[in-house]
Order: sequence, then C-alpha cells, then structure tokens
Amino acid sequence: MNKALQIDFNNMLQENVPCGITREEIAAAKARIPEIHRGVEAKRRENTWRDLPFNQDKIVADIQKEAKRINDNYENFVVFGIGGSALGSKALFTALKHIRYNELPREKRGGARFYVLDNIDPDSINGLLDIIDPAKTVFHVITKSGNTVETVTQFMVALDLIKNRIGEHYTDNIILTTDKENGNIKRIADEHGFKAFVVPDGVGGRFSVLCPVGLVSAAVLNIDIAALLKGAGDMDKICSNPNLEENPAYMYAMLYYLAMKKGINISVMMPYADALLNTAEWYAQLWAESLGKKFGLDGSIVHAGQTPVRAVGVTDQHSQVQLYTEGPADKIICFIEVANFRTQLTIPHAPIDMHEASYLYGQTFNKLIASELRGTEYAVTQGGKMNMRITLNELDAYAYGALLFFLEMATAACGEFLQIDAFDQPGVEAGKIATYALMGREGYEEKAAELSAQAEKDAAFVYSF
Ligand SMILES: O=P(O)(O)OC[C@H]1O[C@](O)(CO)[C@@H](O)[C@@H]1O
Repeated sequence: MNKALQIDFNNMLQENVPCGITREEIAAAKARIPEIHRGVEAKRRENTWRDLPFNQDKIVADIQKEAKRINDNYENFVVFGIGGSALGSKALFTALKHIRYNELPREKRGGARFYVLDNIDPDSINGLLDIIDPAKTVFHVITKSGNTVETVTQFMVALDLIKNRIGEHYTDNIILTTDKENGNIKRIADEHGFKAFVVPDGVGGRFSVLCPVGLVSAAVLNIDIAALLKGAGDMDKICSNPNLEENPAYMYAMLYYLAMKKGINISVMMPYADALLNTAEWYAQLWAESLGKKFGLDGSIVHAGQTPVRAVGVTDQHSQVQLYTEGPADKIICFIEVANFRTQLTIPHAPIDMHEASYLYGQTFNKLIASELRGTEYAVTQGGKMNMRITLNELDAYAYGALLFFLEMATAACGEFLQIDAFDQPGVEAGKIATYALMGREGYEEKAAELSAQAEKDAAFVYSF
C-alpha cells in the first residue's frame, strides 16, 4: 500500500492520557489475538463481504452498462433505501464527488443528479418530488430483505408516479437491488421484469457498500470502482495478517474493546472534512448495530456496545469540543484528516484594515484546518481523553475503499473480542413488529392488542401548550 492511509493510536495509551490503555493491558489482550484471528477468519466463508473486493468483475461490468443507460437517458437518480441500503451510497457520494454536485451544470457533473432518500418523513418525500420530474428519473430501490416497510412504501411512491405517468415502459425508470430469492421485491422484480441486482448471500446491510448496494450509485456517479475495490482488497490483505503489530484493524478492535471494559462507552468519529460527515454516519450504523448486543455468544447477558457519535471538524469544535476536553472521560475521539484536499485555497489579503488578523494573510485554509485539527487533538489529549487519528493522504477512491474496509474489519474483530455476534440485529425487530401491528398488518392482531393495553400515561408528566 502506497501510504494512502496512516493510523496513529498513540493517544489511546495511558502514557498520553490518564484514562488510556496501559502496556500491560495491551500485552494481556494481545494473548487473545490468535483466538481473535481464528474467529475472524473462520467466519470468512459465511461473511462473504470479505470477498467483495475480489469477485465482482462481471457484476461491475453489468452495473457500468446500467449506469451508462441511466446517465445517457435521465436527469436524476434517486436511491430509496434505509440503513445499510442507503448509508453507503450517501457516504460514497459525499466523499468522492464535488461537494455541490447536484448544483453543477450537467457537463461538469457528467451524469444524472444524485439523491438518497433514507426516511419516510412525508415532507422529505414531497420535497424531493417537488424538484424532480419522475419521467426523467431512475429510482433505485434497495432492500436486502425485500420487506423493509420504509423502502417498500417508497417503492410504492415510485410505482405510483411512474406507472401512472409513463404507462407501458415504466420498468425502465425503476431498478431494484435485493436478495436473490427472498422477499417481496424479488417476486415483483421477476413478475414485472424490472432490472434487478443481487445482494450476495452472506453480505449484511451494513457490510454491503462494496456490492451493488453501493456500487450502482458509484457507477452512476462515475466513481472509479476499480480503485475503490483495489483499496478495499489491499486493506483486506493487510487486515488478514495475524500479527497485531501489522494489522491495524486488530489494534483498533483491541484498544476500543479495552476502552469499553473501562466504561468508555462513546465512539466519536470526527473527520476534518465536510466530505466525510456521511462516512461518520455510515460508521455509526456499522459500529452500533454490529456491537450493540444484549447476549454474548454463550447466551449470557452482556449488554455490549459503544454509542457512536458523528461530529465534523472544525464545525463541531464550536459545539462539542468543550464537552470532549472537559466533560467525562467516557469517549474515544477518532479524528480523520485529509492531508491533501482537492483544493488548495489561499486566505486573501483583506482589502480593508484587519491588522489583528493579518498573520493569516497569504496562508492557506488547508494549513488552517490542519492546524485546528492538531490544536484540538492537543487540547483533547491535555484534557485526558482517549483519541486517535486516521490520515488519508488524499480523499480518492483507492484510499476511501481502504478506509471503509478497515472499519469493517475492525468492527468484525471487535465482535470477536466482545464475544458477540457482530452480524445480526435482533434488537431492531421489536420496533418493526410493533409498527406492523400499529399499521394493521394481518397476523399482528395480538401485538396490536398488547400495544393498546399499555398503561395510561400519567398526565402529571405530560405538558401540552
Ligand atoms: O436492506 P433492508 O433489508 O431493507 O434493511 C435495511 C436496514 O434495516 C436493518 O435490517 C435494521 O432494521 C439494517 O440492518 C439494514 O441495513
């Protein structure tokens, strides 16, 4: 790997922050690395997301063909999905494309405008429909299970708009990505002849960004998919190394695990680049849904997990950093730095007298943001809070693929340290079932009765104005 990425864990250590990890704790946990490695590698067969950087040449060719059809014929591309079926597309879009992509003229964009709708807020749905012409839009409906109520209802919106307006050729405007055989959406794709891509078996939603779930968006956006997958593949090789000293995912997993054991229950991801805020959002699902578990693998109650927080530098220096430096030692802050932004921007000489600020004249915003990162890192370390830094030499497709894969590998390894199943999400089911009941779905009558039998609210604790 050509130093696309550097990961510095120094400020996780007790010698730099009092609440940090001691060398003795590291030595003791290191003894578990062979077991962790066996666990991670043993799951390789079922966790086929590990193979995504290597096995998709044919699928990518088909995706590129479809992306060309879309970009040649349509003005807008809309992703309908939620959780892992949307966050990867959002993260790729903002990380690797122009920050005002949709506002650029078509010739500068080189493709359709790009939108991701990952909510069912009626105002958001309507807001999008207000600005796009459905006839000039392709909707990409993504749901691995094929049953997610939010995505299924969005699909209904697209169908309603498109079928009623376009009639016979309506299937041209909708593409689907779902499981190869299960769920509603698969049946509909087969019966109506929609173009459909498959979420491969063994690829869970939050680990799916490098399969058609994220790659269709990448292709429509003209992102260099080969470089993205190469970065991920190179990182897979690095993170397949059984030696802790050479495997950054194992080090990340181990230090975060040791921190959790000390009650450090918050994981802040704070990129110093607006382009990476959605990556912090993507990581939030990865880390929260994978590690937040009630039961351990042996059936014992563990209530594992760490709450992810998204922040962005420098913006959140002026809202959250006060808490990070002086508040409780209950969090790890992972700074992400971009060493070389796409733009080099000079701070101009002011044409009026601003002599107190004149030291800034002729310097660059690049140096300013880098200095603010180092300054905040210093302040947080002085404040005694664990922190670490990931530096991307450049925010390009190669480095970005490596970053995403690194975080996936670290999550998988941390699941091994915690001895939980990092690949299920049983805790999300209860809310889904209650929603079905409240929406009157057949078969959920008992749950509906249970919900309506809930104790009355104590009016003393309800304030209405
Ligand atoms: O792709 P699907 O099946 O619609 O699921 C969307 C998201 O919902 C979850 O299953 C949680 O409810 C996530 O794990 C997943 O990423």
